[in-house]
Order: sequence, then structure tokens, then C-alpha cells
Amino acid sequence: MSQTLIEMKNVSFQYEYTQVLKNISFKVDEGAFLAILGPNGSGKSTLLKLLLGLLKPMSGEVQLFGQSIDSFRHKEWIGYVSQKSNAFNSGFPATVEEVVKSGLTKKVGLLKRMPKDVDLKVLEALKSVGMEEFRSRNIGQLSGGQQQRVFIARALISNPKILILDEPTVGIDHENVQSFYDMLATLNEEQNKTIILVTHDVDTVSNRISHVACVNQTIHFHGYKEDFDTISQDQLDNWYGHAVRKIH
Ligand SMILES: Nc1ncnc2c1ncn2[C@@H]1O[C@H](COP(=O)(O)OP(=O)(O)OP(=O)(O)O)[C@@H](O)[C@H]1O
Repeated sequence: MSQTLIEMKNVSFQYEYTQVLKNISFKVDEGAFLAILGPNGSGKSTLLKLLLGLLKPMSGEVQLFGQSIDSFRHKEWIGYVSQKSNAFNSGFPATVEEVVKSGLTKKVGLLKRMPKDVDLKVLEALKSVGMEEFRSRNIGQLSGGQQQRVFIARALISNPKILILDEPTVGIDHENVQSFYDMLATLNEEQNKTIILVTHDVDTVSNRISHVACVNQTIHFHGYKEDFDTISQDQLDNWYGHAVRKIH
């Protein structure tokens, strides 16, 4: 049986005056590829930040690898690429290699020495996202999609067990979105990375994911992708207004 890596138990959260999430409970098992769907402002990014310990719930509990998030000490087991990662302009003074290497500071500490095989690790991380040819380029000279791949390599360099991505295809042109999801599916299948991503690309991602969670303040559905496929568009409209469309 696969291990539960993430669990939320009855989690509620509000910013100063805005109630955002109510009684959220769900589990993510090792090896899952989960897409979190929901309209703008429905609490998806907030949910990810609670999973990462960047925000604390008002009530309920978050567990990582079977432990309360408060006592969990292996933050390097979780790689995170935030929503606005790919926003470097062309003058930003860092190469692709330097950006990827900076992903190790979480593991080794800011002032400690990098491991001897750091260049090999950088190369391996870049290879797994198909970006090894670009390693000497300036990050700001890459397209949005290429930058996003570099940020995934940066998250991968500490060899995390879970990869959490917040709308990773924003800024990627339509033709490249499918190959981007194919790359994530390869990481999921061949490197056994558990992947959680927030996305609006329901249709493009749907042939790659294993699980879906439908969020709008609460969790309306969480389960296998095959079961999500049986949900009617009327039901989705009922949860979301017209914000999430299934197109086949
Ligand atoms: N730092 C904050 N302070 C106060 N309110 C916030 C803050 N961040 C988000 N909110 C509000 O919380 C609600 C949920 O925001 P969140 O970013 O989690 O939604 P989302 O589903 O990720 O949206 P989107 O798809 O637009 O990125 C929104 O109403 C938003 O305005």
C-alpha cells in the first residue's frame, strides 16, 4: 500500500476578514499526480501555502509524511514552484546553472559549502526537464515556458519526494503546454515524484493526472481522475459558476 504523504484534517483558513477555506480534509498518497481545479479566488494558492507551512490554519491540522507540519523537519522533501516564478526580465544577472544551484541552499544552508558533485546534480536536474543545452544562458533570455522548466529543475535539485506547482503553465504558449505536462508526467512515472499542481488547463492535463480535487472554499470533489470524468458539466457549473469547463 502506498504511503500517505500529505493529509489535511478539517482545515479552515481566513485572511483578516475573508474566510477562504472551510473544513478541508483530503489525503495525497505517494505516486499521485493531483490537479487542483477551481475558479479565480477559490482558495487554491492558499491551500498550497497551507500544505507548505507558509500559512497556518485557524483550525484543523496539516500532516506531512505522517507528522504534524509543526514538527516536520524535512522541508527539502518538498519542492515548490510558486505562481510568479517565471517573471525574470532579460537583464536579470543569473545563468540557468546558477538559478538551479540556488535550489540547494534550502538543503545545505546559505553560507555552507556546496556538495562536490553540485555540477553533476545541476546537469541531472536540467536533463530531467529537457533544458541541459541552456545551462550557460542567462535566465532572463528564456521564454516563459523555458524559465518554468528551469524553476522545476531548481526545485528538483534537492531530490524532493513531492513537487508542488502553482499554475505552472501561465506564460507558456498553447502549443507547448502539452509537452510541459508530458515532462511532468515523466517525472511522476519515471522518478516517482508525487505531483500536486494548481491549474486551469483541465482538458490538456487530464490525460496525464491520476487524481483531481475541485476546490471552491471547500472541497467539492477529490478522487480518481476516472471518477472526475463522470461528473457532469452541470454539476461543475453548480460548484463553480461557469469558471471550469470540461472540453473533450
Ligand atoms: N494575502 C492576502 N490577504 C488577504 N486576502 C487574500 C490574500 N491572498 C489571497 N487573498 C484572498 O483570498 C481568496 C483566495 O485567494 P487564492 O489566491 O488562494 O485563490 P486562487 O484560487 O489561487 O485564485 P487564482 O486562480 O486567481 O490564483 C481571494 O478572495 C483573495 O483575494
